[in-house]
Amino acid sequence: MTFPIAIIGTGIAGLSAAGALHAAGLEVQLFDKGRGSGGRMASKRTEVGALDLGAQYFTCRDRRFAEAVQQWRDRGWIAEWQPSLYDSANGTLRPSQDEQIRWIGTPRMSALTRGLLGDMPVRFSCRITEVFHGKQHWMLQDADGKAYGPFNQVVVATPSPEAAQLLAAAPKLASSVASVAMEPNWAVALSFEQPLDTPVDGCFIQDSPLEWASRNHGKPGRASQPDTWVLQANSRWTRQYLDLVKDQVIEQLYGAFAEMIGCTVPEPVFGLAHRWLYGRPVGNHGWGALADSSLGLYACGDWCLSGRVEGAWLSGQAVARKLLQHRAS
Ligand SMILES: Cc1cc2nc3c(=O)[nH]c(=O)nc-3n(C[C@H](O)[C@H](O)[C@H](O)COP(=O)(O)OP(=O)(O)OC[C@H]3O[C@@H](n4cnc5c(N)ncnc54)[C@H](O)[C@@H]3O)c2cc1C
Ligand SMILES: NC(=O)C1=CN([C@@H]2O[C@H](COP(=O)(O)OP(=O)(O)OC[C@H]3O[C@@H](n4cnc5c(N)ncnc54)[C@H](O)[C@@H]3O)[C@@H](O)[C@H]2O)CC=C1
Repeated sequence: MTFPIAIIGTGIAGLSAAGALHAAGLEVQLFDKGRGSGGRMASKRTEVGALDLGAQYFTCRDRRFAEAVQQWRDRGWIAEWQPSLYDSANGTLRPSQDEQIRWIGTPRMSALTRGLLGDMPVRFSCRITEVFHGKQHWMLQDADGKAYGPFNQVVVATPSPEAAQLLAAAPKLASSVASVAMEPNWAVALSFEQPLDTPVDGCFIQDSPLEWASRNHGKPGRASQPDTWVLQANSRWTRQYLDLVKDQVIEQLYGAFAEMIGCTVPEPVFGLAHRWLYGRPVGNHGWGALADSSLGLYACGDWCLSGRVEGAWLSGQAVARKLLQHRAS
């Protein structure tokens, strides 16, 4: 008997795996605890428009990823972002243009994952808490105690700490996954009634609680009013203020931004804070993907490779290859 393959996580890694398996003629069933796809590439709908609070853009170094990126561009899911880039160090703000090509989802980051999802079957708002072996096949259980299955194989495409828990049925695999720690990041969005008087679209920041700031309306397809900025705190500052209440996070990062940006910054008319508990993997691993193929349990995600969108997509491809090879053997 063949049953579908369960894929937990509809971030770019899970969708990359799902797309490759689906293209190979296999049936997949996706699950995500979020209300939509994207994970750390998701966009939050707010009263000032959809805001990209996670991944800001992505770059492309791998040839296979470059081919996928061209297809996504041709389908209108992504566009090149050509920001006026700056960098700020020791309180000095300087232009920092370069030749790098940077891509973003359009009109919001999650347009890409929504396009990749297509009409594959998915269950959102479904937090999987357990992957367990039924009579002969894998079953999933969600936070409400509801069971799903049977499945022939399970691909876990979540950040490593969450994946380690879900993979408890394969202790060796779970312990490799658990060895990758992930760092948190606070992200804040601020809107100003009048556009700030600065040429900056995006800024890499050092010597500050912030590591990045970007202007939403400089990005293709985004609404231009009001002038909204996304600020991201570095992991060190975030660890220190992990449990700070959101209003205070907004206030402190607003202060750091006003100090850095070099123009008058009035009080924001809108502010929002989001904490990414598992923002960025510590270190780069060259794993591609991890598996206990004999058990039928697989894991992928940015933490298997580079901690970037490209790494997550490549990891999804790698997990699909592993699974297909095992089925063929
Ligand atoms: C603030 C920030 C800024 C970033 N900026 C950039 C950038 O500019 N460029 C770049 O290349 N990368 C950037 N990154 C990294 C990039 O976002 C990630 O590498 C990439 O999106 C990871 O994709 P993924 O599919 O591996 O994981 P995720 O996107 O985290 O997807 C995992 C999915 O699993 C779901 N999930 C987790 N647990 C469960 C469960 N128990 N049950 C059901 N579903 C579950 C989650 O809801 C999520 O949708 C940034 C990350 C952050 C946090
Ligand atoms: N959790 C998080 O916050 C994460 C953030 N990530 C960021 O995602 C971005 C994507 O990384 P890549 O694809 O490698 O992109 P990239 O090549 O644009 O940037 C890589 C890094 O190089 C530096 N840099 C690049 N261009 C400039 C410039 N013009 N002036 C000054 N410094 C520059 C900067 O430190 C940046 O973080 C980077 O900004 C990462 O810091 C990646 C993963 C996780």
